[in-house]
Amino acid sequence: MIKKQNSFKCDDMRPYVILNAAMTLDGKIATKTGSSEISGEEDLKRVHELRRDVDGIMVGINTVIADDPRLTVHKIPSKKQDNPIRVVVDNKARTPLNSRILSDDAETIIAITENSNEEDFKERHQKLEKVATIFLSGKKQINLKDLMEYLYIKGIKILMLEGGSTLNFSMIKEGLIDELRICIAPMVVGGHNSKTLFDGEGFDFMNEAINLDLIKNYRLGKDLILEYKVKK
Ligand SMILES: NC(=O)C1=CN([C@@H]2O[C@H](COP(=O)(O)OP(=O)(O)OC[C@H]3O[C@@H](n4cnc5c(N)ncnc54)[C@H](O)[C@@H]3O)[C@@H](O)[C@H]2O)C=CC1
Ligand SMILES: Nc1nc(O)c(N)c(N[C@@H]2O[C@H](COP(=O)(O)O)[C@@H](O)[C@H]2O)n1
Repeated sequence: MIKKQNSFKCDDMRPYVILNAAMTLDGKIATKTGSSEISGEEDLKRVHELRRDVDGIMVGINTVIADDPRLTVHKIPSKKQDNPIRVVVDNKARTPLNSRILSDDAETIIAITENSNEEDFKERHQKLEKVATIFLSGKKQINLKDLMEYLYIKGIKILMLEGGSTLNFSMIKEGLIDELRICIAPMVVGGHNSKTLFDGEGFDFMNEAINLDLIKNYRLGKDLILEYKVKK
């Protein structure tokens, strides 16, 4: 269990954020068609143990649309109260109403922007309000720092970030990731349109890179697990 450990603390009014992902040796978290079954069985068990031990779990809207994830603890024996609060970063309220993330297995928070020019934005917002907790933020893009503060006040002290590439980059660029736990599978898929661990706009120069400290590495079944802390 990690919930009670003091090392999972940060100074700001925000959760301690752990990015967890699985990638191929060539850094892809999905193929160009969106196929993303990468982790071996042992790694999936590790992921679900982590899900059980955190307070919240967050993904970007494209991940919800591509994968229709449950984001519950379902690959190890568990109870309903083991499920973390689920959070979707969804500018334009595009979360489909039949998404598995809206099941009653746990609370779901959907962060959407205050307004949008899209015709049916208001209608989608109103429908989602009936099935999820809505957090309004930002004009065109969710303000991630405000969202982190809101989640912290809601009681989410440890947040697991589960992708995808665009949200991962925004979070690390804003200095909002504390730790990375990456599963590297012995697979190569290639493709310049395949999603990588961090996409977004990227940095221009190496001296802008986010620097990491490798704190742990081990083999897990067929996979290699690397754990890093982000250098502050
Ligand atoms: N192998 C793995 O561990 C995982 C793989 N994936 C894969 O990642 C792919 C999805 O990744 P992406 O397309 O990059 O989408 P994403 O899941 O990162 O969602 C990005 C979207 O989030 C919204 N957003 C709102 N505010 C934002 C902000 N401040 N910063 C960034 N985004 C913001 C925007 O609409 C943006 O387009 C899927 O194919 C999925 O299968 C996703 C999670 C884990
Ligand atoms: N750790 C990990 N390994 C993989 O191979 C993956 N494809 C993912 N994907 C993430 O898990 C979500 C699916 O969760 P459910 O099993 O439906 O609860 C998916 O949306 C990605 O966030 N992760």
